[in-house]
Amino acid sequence: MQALLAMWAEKFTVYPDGAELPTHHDHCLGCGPNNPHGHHLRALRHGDGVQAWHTFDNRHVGAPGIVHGGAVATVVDDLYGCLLFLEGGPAVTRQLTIEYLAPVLIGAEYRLQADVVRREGRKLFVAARATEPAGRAVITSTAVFVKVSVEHFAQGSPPGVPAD
Ligand SMILES: CCCCCCCCCCCCCCCC(=O)SCCNC(=O)CCNC(=O)[C@H](O)C(C)(C)COP(=O)(O)OP(=O)(O)OC[C@H]1O[C@@H](n2cnc3c(N)ncnc32)[C@H](O)[C@@H]1OP(=O)(O)O
Repeated sequence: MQALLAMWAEKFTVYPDGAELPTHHDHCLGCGPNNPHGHHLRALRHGDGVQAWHTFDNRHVGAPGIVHGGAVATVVDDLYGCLLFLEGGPAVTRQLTIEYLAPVLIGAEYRLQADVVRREGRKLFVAARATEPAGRAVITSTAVFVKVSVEHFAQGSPPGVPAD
């Protein structure tokens, strides 16, 4: 576990504009490439924020043809988690709000953008949106993240890795 935490800490480095950001870890529900249930989100630095193009598939269906609201929230939360790579250290979601303005459709590509709105002590106030290619916003979001030490993550133990 300590080795995994150290590997994660190395991901907090400098990323030029346009660079692809790393995944949180291989099995992350949002971005992990080895999670068969996951969204496999890939985020890029975009100015001081992050952006991603994302298409939901039938694993994340709610009403027929429409993405489950919880799946949308997962992707937005994870995108905020990618923003943390530009902040230089870890933080966790304390509050997440989503405004579902229009159905998010299975098989349609959306552009997602997330930015830091302000920093206040340990708190990061962030905002995000997902838009259709034509530019209409289908969701908007705000969240409060609280900075934590890397040791925060030692409360959990990845599958097959004993806590130490
Ligand atoms: C595998 C191994 C390798 C490691 C690999 C790691 C992988 C890493 C993966 C990351 C993936 C990312 C994916 C997305 C991000 C998640 O999904 S994170 C997971 C979901 N979130 C959590 O589990 C967080 C659970 N909550 C907690 O642990 C604790 O509540 C927290 C957040 C650490 C805060 O604890 P605390 O410090 O005791 O809390 P508290 O003092 O009450 O509040 C902190 C501050 O927030 C303020 N606050 C609280 N609520 C609010 C609010 N709603 N609005 C405004 N301010 C508020 C408080 O007033 C306080 O302010 P200050 O007094 O500091 O000014």
